[in-house]
Parts: sequence; C-alpha cells; structure tokens
Amino acid sequence: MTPAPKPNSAILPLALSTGAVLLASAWVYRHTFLLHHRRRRDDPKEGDGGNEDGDVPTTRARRAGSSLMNPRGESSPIHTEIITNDNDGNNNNNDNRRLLSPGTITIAYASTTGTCASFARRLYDALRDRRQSHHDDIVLGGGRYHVQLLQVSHVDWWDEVVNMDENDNENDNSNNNSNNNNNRDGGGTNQVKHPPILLFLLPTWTGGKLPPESQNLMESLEEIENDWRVAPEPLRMGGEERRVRVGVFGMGSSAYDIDTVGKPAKQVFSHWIKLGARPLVTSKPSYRMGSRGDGGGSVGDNGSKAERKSKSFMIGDSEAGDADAVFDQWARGVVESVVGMEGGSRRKKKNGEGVVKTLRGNKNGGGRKKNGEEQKKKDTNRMQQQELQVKKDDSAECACKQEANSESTGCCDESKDESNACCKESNEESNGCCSTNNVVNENESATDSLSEEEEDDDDDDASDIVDVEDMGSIMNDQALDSKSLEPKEMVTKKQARALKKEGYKLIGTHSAVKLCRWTKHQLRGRGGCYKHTHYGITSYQCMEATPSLACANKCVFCWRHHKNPVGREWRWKTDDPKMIVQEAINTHVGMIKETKGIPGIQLDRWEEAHRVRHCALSLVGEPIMYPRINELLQELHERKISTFLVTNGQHPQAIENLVPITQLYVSVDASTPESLEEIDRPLFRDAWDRLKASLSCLKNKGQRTVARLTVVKGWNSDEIGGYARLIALGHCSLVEVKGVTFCGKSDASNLNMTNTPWHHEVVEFSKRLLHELKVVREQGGDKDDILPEYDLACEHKHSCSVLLARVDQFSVPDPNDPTKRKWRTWIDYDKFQELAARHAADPSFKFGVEDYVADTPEWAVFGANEEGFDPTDNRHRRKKKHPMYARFDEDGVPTHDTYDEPLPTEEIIKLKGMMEKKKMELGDESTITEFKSGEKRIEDASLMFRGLVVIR
Ligand SMILES: Cc1cc2nc3c(=O)[nH]c(=O)nc-3n(C[C@H](O)[C@H](O)[C@H](O)COP(=O)(O)O)c2cc1C
Ligand code: SF4
Repeated sequence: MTPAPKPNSAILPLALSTGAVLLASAWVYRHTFLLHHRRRRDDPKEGDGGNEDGDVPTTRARRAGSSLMNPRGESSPIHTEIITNDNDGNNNNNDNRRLLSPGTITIAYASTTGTCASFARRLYDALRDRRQSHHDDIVLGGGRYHVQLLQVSHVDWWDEVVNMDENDNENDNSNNNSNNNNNRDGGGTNQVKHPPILLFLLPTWTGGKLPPESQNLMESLEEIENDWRVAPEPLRMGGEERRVRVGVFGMGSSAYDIDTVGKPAKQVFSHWIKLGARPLVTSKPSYRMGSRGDGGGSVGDNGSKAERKSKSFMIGDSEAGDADAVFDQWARGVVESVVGMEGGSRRKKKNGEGVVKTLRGNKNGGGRKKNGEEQKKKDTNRMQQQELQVKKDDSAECACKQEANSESTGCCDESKDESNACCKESNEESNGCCSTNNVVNENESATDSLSEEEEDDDDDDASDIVDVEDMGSIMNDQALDSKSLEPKEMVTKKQARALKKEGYKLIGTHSAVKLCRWTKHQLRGRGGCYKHTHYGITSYQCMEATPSLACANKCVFCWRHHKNPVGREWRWKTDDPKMIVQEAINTHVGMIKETKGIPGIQLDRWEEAHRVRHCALSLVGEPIMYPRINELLQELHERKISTFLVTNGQHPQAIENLVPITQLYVSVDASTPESLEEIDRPLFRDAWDRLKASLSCLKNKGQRTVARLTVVKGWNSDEIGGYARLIALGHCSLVEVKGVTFCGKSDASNLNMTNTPWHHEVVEFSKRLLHELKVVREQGGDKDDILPEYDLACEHKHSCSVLLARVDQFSVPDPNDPTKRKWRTWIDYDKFQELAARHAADPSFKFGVEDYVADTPEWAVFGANEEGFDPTDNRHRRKKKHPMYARFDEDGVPTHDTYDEPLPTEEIIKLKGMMEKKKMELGDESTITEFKSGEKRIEDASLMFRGLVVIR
C-alpha cells in the first residue's frame, strides 16, 4: 500500500510551467488539506462557517467547543460520559470530545428497534464498570480514556474526520501535564498518547443499508474517500499514536437476503480502514506501550489468527438467536485490546474478565467456562452440519425436492410449481433451507483466504483490507456455528415479552390470540366491526388469532411494530393444531369472562360470547405459513367455527393447497413492484411475482375470495389502475378497501396520522377503483377470462371501509323492484359448515360462493343512511372539541370546513396559533392513552383538529 505523502512535501520541481504550477497547486491543496482546514477552523478570524475554498463543509454543527474539554492526563483515570441529544438531534453535552482526539473512545450506534442501542449501552456500562475512583473516572489497563456514547445520526462525520483539530494533540499533551497527580499507576510511567478508538454498533435496514437517519455516516465516509482534495488515507497522518483504531459490530437478520446481513456495518468498517484507520484487534498488538518483556502486547497475541481477525468486526444475527453471545465475544475482544494497549498482561487478564462479567451479567465469572462448553457444542454441530452436507451432496436428488414432498410449506413446497424456485434461490440468495451448501462453501473460501494471510505475517494495512473482505465469511461461520439441527422455537423470550406487552396472549410456541376492540364494543351494544356490516359476523363471537406470529414482510403499517420473528419459510418447531385451537378458544373465552365488569356490557351478549362462532386468522403474522394450517382449519370447522384467513400473498403454493374456508383474503398493499417494496418491505426478492401468483391462485379456489386493499395516504393511494389489473388476475369475489389504522409512532416506520385517510377519501378511492375495474373489463380478453362486473356493495364508516362485490356472485334482482339490485354479501354460516363437512368427508364434493350467501340488510348497503351501523345497537357519537373539517394543510391545520368550503384566512391563522400552542404543550411526540374499553386516544398536535382517533 502506498504510504501517505506527508503534508507540505516537495512541490517545487513541478512548478516549471503554468500547467505544472496548476497541477502542483492542486496537489498541494490536496495533501495539505487537512492541515489547512485545521488551522482555518481554529483561527477565530476565519470563522467557523467560512468556506472560501469551495463547497467543502467546514461547520461542526453538533460539536461542543474544544475549550470545554476536560483536562486529561496520560496516566490518570478515564473519564466517561454519555452524550445526550435533544429531539432535534442537538448534542446537549458540552463535554464531548472530537471523535479523533487521542485518548477518546467513542461508542457510536444506530438503532431503530433497540438492539444496537442496548448493546451500545452494555458496552458503555462494561467500560464504566472499570471505574476506579469516586468521580466518574474509569481505568483500563494502565491508562485512562474519555469514553463517550452517541448516536451515529447526531454526528457530522465529515467534519469529525476531515477537520481534525491541531489542538486535540495539544490538549492531549497539556492534559497529560496537568493531571499527572491523578496517575494511579505511579504517575509518569504512562506518558504515551493513546490513539482514538471508534466503536460502532450498526443494524442492517431495508436493502442492506443503514437506517435512513444514520445514512449520513456512510455518505460522509464515501465522500471523504472519493474527494480528490482529501489526502489518501488521511487517518494515517499524525503518526501511529493518533491513528484511529476501529471496531464494528453489525446486526442483521438472516431471515432477509443473506448478502444484506451486516452489509452496512461491513462497508463502514471497510471505509474506515481505507481511510487509514486500523482494526482495533490486529494480528500484532495494534498499539503497545512497552515491550513484551514489560508485559506489553495485546490480546491479539493469543488465540488463532482467524479468531483474532473476527474481533474487530463481527455480525450478530437476530434470526439465529445468538446475537448476545456474538456481541459479548466482540465486546470482549474490543475491551481486551484496549486493555492490551495500555498495560501489562497481568492487568489485561484481570480487566478482560471483568468486562466479560459485566457483559454477560455473570458476577461469578461463569461466562468463560460456559463459553468453552458452548464452543464444544458448536463444534459438534458444525461437524454434524458438514456431515449432513456431504450426505445431501451424495444424494442424486436435490434436497429441496425431497423436502418438497414433505408437509412443510415455504421455499421447498414452492419449488413444486415454481420451476424449482427454491434451488434457484439457494444459489442466488443463499436462502433458508437450501443455503447450507453456500455456507459450507463460503467457509472453505474463508479458510483459504485466511491461510493465505497466515503466510503474510506482516501487520500491514494490506492485510487490514483483506480482513474486511473476509468478514462476510466470518459471519457465515458464526451463522453455521449457531445453527442447531433441532428446529428452534419461533418466538424468542425477548419477542414474547414485547408481544405480551402489546396485549397478545401467546399460545404454544408460535401462535397468539388477542381480544379485538370490536368484540368489547358490540358486547356493550355499541356496534360491530366492518365484518359484521359486510358479512354478518357477530363481532362478540369472533376470535382473532394467528398460528404464525412470523411473516415474510415488515409492513410499514404493521401493528406489531416489528417485535416479531420474520422468515421466508417455516423452520421452527411446529405445535399441534388441536392444541392451538383448544388453547386459543380457552384463552379467548377467558378474556371474554374478564369483560363482565366493563360498564355497559349486555349480559345476554356476554353469555353468548362464550361460544366462539368465527375465527379471523388475521391478527398478525402469516397464518398460511404454518405447515399444518389445513388441519387447524379442519379443527375450527369441526367446532362449527367459520374461518376467515388473511395472507400477505407471499406463499402462492400454500394458497393452492388450502382446503375450502369461509373467506380467503390476499392483502394487496401496493399496485406497483416499487411501492410493494416500499410498503411491505418484503423478505422475498420476488415478492411482486409471488403476490401476482397468489392472486392468480384465487381464480380457481371456488369459495369466497377477497382482495384487501389497505389505503395508506401518500404511499399507495395512486396508481389505481394497477390495483384493478391485480384484482383481475384472481377475479376476486370481493374487494375490501380500508383506510390504514395508525398504531402509534414507531421507530420502525415513518407512518403518521396524516397517512390515515378519511372515510370520504376511502369512498373516493373505491369509486375510482370501480371505474378502473370497468376499464379492465371493457378491454376484454378471452371469453372465459373477461373480468366480471363489480359494484359498490357495502360501507362501514366507523372503520373507513368500503366493499366492492362481484355482481354475478352477490346480487339478485330486487323482488320488490326488479329494476334494482339486491345485495347478498352476508354469509349463511350454518350452510357453510354443512358444505365444508361434506367436502371434508368427500373431497370430490365441490361447492361455490353462491351456495352459502345470505341477504345483506338495508342498513349495511353502500349509501344507506346508517353508514353501515347496525340500528339494533346504540350509536355513540363523540363530542368534538372542534367542528369537523374536511381538508387540512400539510401541518394538519384545517383549510376547509365540514361542507368542504374554504375557511377564511383569519380563521386558518387562528387555528394555526392554537396548534402552535398545543405543540409547545405536547412537544413533538404523540401520546397514546389506552382506555379500559380498549379504545386509544392519540394526542398529537398535528392531529388536534381531526378529533379523537380510535384504533383497535
Ligand atoms: C424494516 C426492517 C428491515 C430490515 N431489513 C434487513 C435487511 O435487509 N437485512 C438484514 O440482514 N436485516 C434486516 N433487518 C433486521 C435488523 O437488522 C435486525 O433486526 C437488527 O437487530 C435491528 O437492530 P436495531 O434493533 O438496533 O434496529 C431489518 C429490520 C427491520 C425492522
Ligand atoms: S404481513 Fe401482516 S403481520 Fe406481517 S408485517 Fe405485514 S401487517 Fe405485519
């Protein structure tokens, strides 16, 4: 690798001609850039924001002034602190250091669902546990560090790297002098400047990127690397003492494309190395105070090279369930390296163990022993895996094909009719069950490249880069280690805790039930849900359940806020369907019993509610993924419980295999491949094709099929023609259009209340969809393939829902007025059970949609005065603090009154003022208050004129 030229080095020979002068100037500029900027920034006359050299940013928006730095001496204890940030991302701590100041350890994390944030905190606490004095100081080894914890998104990375401080060094020196008295190791023995250390904890987000708010890190590093004005490997400048050491821990999930797992973390690590940083843990001690004889050296001298190299950068896999253990391993390596830099081996051992205890929370120091046992177990597993692989390779048939005959759904099943899609994926995507091949191969290549490196025992930067290239293999190695031959349980303890907190009652290892708020609503005589209006379901006799909490998406509007398992195919322990159904009913009925005390409960309904008559397999997750779904449906039918099942359309083969059910839904969340990607954030690369295949499957199902459209304003409410074309693939019996329900703010989604459409907007959308369906119908096609006619059949204003139904299946001429249409979208549930039982006894017996329809009551029909509200119930209208408004500006300030008339300007200004005041009271966050009845009130200044919002 080319050594970095020294700033201000020879330029004169080139200045012989004008061209050469220009060239030389550019060169000088480039190679003196850092120095120049350091000086300029520190010169008060030039100002912080001055940028006369072009568009290179020189501001440091979020950094406290260097005058605020704590005095620090080389061998006195480490000072630690947490940098807090306000909602605007401004750093409130005036005591934070430049990240590249010698003697600074910075733990920088990004996190959206909390994993990396908690790891960062654990690492910080582990370091803090090294505190050796009553004031907030920490000692590692023989020296001290200033440790700071911050979020990636709150740092101006360009500024931190490019505008390095001259006076960071000066401060370092002066601090050394001023604090010699604090030297706990005898003072004066540790007169060495410690290199800055950067430790990153980074998750993988959609498409193998960093979460959007943290992408500033990647962008800045890329920019610096590519900016011709910045010297190559700028971080080498200033000598070894100042050369930043870097460690990165990436989080990902192998439920996603394997090549995205930890990708951004890997890229970040690679960028730092290319910029001249050194891996914190290297084959030779990365920085050493004394000679080996003095007890110098690092943990890098211990263990195999492969082990050592895996420590600066490691990846945890949330899917494998061993992320904690991998993190502990990484963190231990990191801390031991810091200790190794500082002091002798005696101290290193002691301190290293201390950190292990803290990270694992094991005060008895049992961590290491357990580790040894775990390692043995892992080795055995790895050997078994490899044996298995050999067996698979030996067999003439592809493993997927063998599995395709088994009951399990997922990629192997799907290979049956999708031209061996699974095998294809195993090559292209290292997907799930078929990926063992790739993993083993990659291990081999990892071994190859590592042994090549063994020959190159030079601790140079070339091998640092090779280090980076090997990291993917290391991750696979970890993944393989963690794989057990026994299928594991789907829901981890952490996920179970999170789901329970949100009110899910878990059944067995992968199922759940939850009491729907409409159940309570109708028990109190306040009206049922839209399924009551559209199909005659008794809401208080309906059980919401799922036999699979996992699914293959991360939809932006998901109720689970992503505290759930994800997976492309079933690979978990499989519970017995009878147990699931029985437990679900018991749990549901238990919850019904608890509602007795709710004010207004109607006792006759409450008693009836003890008998479950309907099951909506739509709670969360993907019910159709459960390999024994048909048996489960059978169990429900045997108990005379109707079955509504909602699938997200990612498992077409499972749809094909499904037994007749009362009503089968496919969610259609987007009308183009791009918006599907954006909204559902699917795990499958071919998600769009899967959705289309699923819809096509509906055509021949025989029973009632529904395309469910969830309208997210501003995300999927355009391109309506695309929806019509998708619906046409399946000739779906019904089309349910429903406004998205906002489930409170979530870090994992950018959705907010403004994405929730009003009922009149859903009606407008439905009318436009009807028009587009007509267009498709008029375009014709084969005689048998002409799209049937649809019309607006029902609406339920309370849940912003409209039903479009096929005229041929759900309407008859009105006997009282043959010029009019009479809708029959309700269901004769007893009839369905009779037909389903006959089919179960004799699968050659077929039945269709028209065989179990029932009349839709007048109040439920689209356009009725009742707006879908059952008149046998009592309607409770909310008292509005403010009159209803029809339209709002982008901040949520009303612009049109309830009759859609524009408001006078002075009225708008007044409302704006009220909102500002509310914002001051509430801050930026929205607060959600849950009432006993199950209703939730969301308070958010931007929503204040929309009245109370109820979600279920
Ligand atoms: C919306 C979303 C998208 C994700 N996309 C990916 C991905 O493409 N690849 C991957 O390996 N992991 C992906 N993950 C998994 C996360 O990287 C993993 O759960 C990680 O632990 C999250 O860390 P955090 O809790 O600190 O945010 C995704 C997670 C979410 C919620
Ligand atoms: S498919 Fe359903 S359960 Fe899965 S992420 Fe989407 S909304 Fe949530």
